[in-house]
Amino acid sequence: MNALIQQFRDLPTTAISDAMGGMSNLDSAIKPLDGDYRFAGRALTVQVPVGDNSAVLKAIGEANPGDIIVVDCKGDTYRAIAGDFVVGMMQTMEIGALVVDGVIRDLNAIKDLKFPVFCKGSTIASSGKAGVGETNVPISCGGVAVFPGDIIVGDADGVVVIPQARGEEILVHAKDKIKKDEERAEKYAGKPAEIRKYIALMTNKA
Ligand SMILES: O=C([O-])CC(=O)C(=O)O
Repeated sequence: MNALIQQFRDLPTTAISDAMGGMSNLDSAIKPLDGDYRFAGRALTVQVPVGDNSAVLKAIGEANPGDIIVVDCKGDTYRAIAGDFVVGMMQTMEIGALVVDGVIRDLNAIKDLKFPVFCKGSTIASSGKAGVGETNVPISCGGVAVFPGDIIVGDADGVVVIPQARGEEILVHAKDKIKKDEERAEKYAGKPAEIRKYIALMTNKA
């Protein structure tokens, strides 16, 4: 993992989001299967037609270790984009995480794999494999544009996308935001009088 990605991995998505004005977060329905999952990596984008996951298999074959497979399945929640077999292959190929604006199946078996999957939930039906769909193209996932190579970070709160050209800049802003939040917490924790002053200030009653 390169140094930039490693540093993003150590930051909460909330701080990264704040650094970007909250404008680059995937739909909040896209959540980790386990709240302890966190990841950062480069996007390997996948675009599939509703109900077909052939291009997801193609992506597994093309991925470099640590890549994040980000799938645009148009928000479909009827057919699974992956089950435990497909997610198991991702794990074996050392992919960093799966992010999808849809659903998976074999929920408990996937949880047992301890592989970070971020999705809208689970379903029963599998996808077809007609061989259509694309990898490494610009996509829309969860309401956000994702380009191949963008930095993707996920944790218990959701998934945020950092355009690759803005990585260094966003990292500086996110770290600055964390420092300010810590200073603020220090200033008010356990101090009712300070809290009253803060509330008055924020509600324009000062
Ligand atoms: O093969 C599929 O597309 C889905 C599935 O059942 C699995 O991954 O186990």
